Amino acid sequence: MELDMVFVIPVLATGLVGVIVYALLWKFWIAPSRKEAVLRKQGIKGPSLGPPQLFKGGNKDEFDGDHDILSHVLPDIHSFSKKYEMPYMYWWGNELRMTVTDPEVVRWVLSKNPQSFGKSASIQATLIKLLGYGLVASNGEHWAQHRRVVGPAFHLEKLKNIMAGTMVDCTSKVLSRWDNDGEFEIDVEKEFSFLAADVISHTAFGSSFEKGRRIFHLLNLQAELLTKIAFSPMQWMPFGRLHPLRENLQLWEVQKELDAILLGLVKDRRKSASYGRDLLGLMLEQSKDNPAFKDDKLVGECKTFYIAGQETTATLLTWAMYLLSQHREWQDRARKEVLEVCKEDEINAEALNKLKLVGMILNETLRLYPPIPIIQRGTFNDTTMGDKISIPKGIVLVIPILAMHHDKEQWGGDAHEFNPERFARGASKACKHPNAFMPFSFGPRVCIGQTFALVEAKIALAMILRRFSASHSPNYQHCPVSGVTLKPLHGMQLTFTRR
Ligand code: HEM
Repeated sequence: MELDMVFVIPVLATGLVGVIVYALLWKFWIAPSRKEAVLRKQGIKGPSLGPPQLFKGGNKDEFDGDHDILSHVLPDIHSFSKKYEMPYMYWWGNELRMTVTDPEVVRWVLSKNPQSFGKSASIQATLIKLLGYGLVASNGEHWAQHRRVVGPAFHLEKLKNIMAGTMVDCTSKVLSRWDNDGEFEIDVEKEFSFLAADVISHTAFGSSFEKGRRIFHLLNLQAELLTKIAFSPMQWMPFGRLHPLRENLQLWEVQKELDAILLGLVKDRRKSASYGRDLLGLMLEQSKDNPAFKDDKLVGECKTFYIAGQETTATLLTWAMYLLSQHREWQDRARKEVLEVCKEDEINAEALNKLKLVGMILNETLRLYPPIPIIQRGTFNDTTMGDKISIPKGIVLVIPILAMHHDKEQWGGDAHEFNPERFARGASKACKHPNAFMPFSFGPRVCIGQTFALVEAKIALAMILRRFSASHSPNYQHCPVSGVTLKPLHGMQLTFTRR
């Protein structure tokens, strides 16, 4: 018996090691290489996974940058699209990615075949940490349920009738701080960041907006701590995220306070006679007959409004003012329109509809400087686009909105120039393919806050143009960079004069 064990244990141990080696090989080499082979057989070119790539972490380090906006903001897309024809593939660590910019392919992914695509596991992991498993992070039926509850709060008429007044008040407050004589300089990026946070605090939480401001502060802290933790070596240790590191302890404190404030707001509102006409009230109304939509889900969606809506809208306004300060003729034309349409500073739903030039300027800003320059979709099953491309399950599709918006094929020779005139006949007629302009994405997962952002931006621009002229400041350094949104690295200093 003892003799048997002497033989059996080494045999079992060798077998076990063999199984582990094979499982690792399968996960990191055989299965990924098979996916690569499917694309390569169809003539899609790109670097191979090969052992050196595998150990280097894919093609991450090969990205270079020059100084035009695409090469600067999305250096990977820029350098790879020079080397390989679209669509091309590359490795991100062990994840095989394919970049697509053909609007027809993008339409197929986002709106014709959306059930095969959704938020990939790697993106989901980050989104869940920030926002919980809500509208932005989820897929399938879970996502559909959240969309049904949150969507109606953003209907156009509600926004224009209920929220436009609040947006005007918030903008007045910011502009009263600009009331200087002569020429003065302002970093508009900071001002618009404050404005967008104030607008969301008021429109999401109505009378509780002071608490809304605290929520905003805590969400910023949460994002900072999560970034620090992501770069800490502890991240790679077993159970590293549970370790009582200083940052982890701070994060738990912040999250505890955040959830307590939000949960308190939701519970108080449930008890009150009327839910109220702010976003929280409209969501409570919409979810009252839906027992699955508990308080913690509403808490998650309240966070979503801040994170998805604040920086994006602030960024749109920042780049719009930058472009108007560079193109004074457009600034003058837009001001003339505002003065004709909004007599005595009165901005209401009817006036907003008439601000056509301001709308064209905002569209051209969203084209040249899309606040979200890139989106991604994970592939949930093996799928084939027409008879063109077979896409194996597990591949991540990268859709660089910025590259599509600067594509000369779609926009003509002046693709890199500011020309709002191209939007005179509407966004779908501004370029060759109606879907090549997609700052808010499209299809079932189109941005829920699109109208909210445009109403807010129109109101702010109209009020600024009525009161001030903006011009270039020598202190501004043009350096757009892509973080969560496409932002100016050193702020946006502009020179203003009161009119
Ligand atoms: C100029 C401003 C904005 C831009 C350019 C923008 C852009 C986008 C884009 C490109 C997406 C699609 C993301 C993806 O599919 O991966 C998106 C989704 C979303 N946006 Fe916005 N957004 C803006 C403002 C807002 C505002 C103000 C809110 C809310 C207050 C908001 C809430 C959302 C939500 C909840 C989603 C997820 C929708 C879903 O998955 O069903 N956004 N946005």
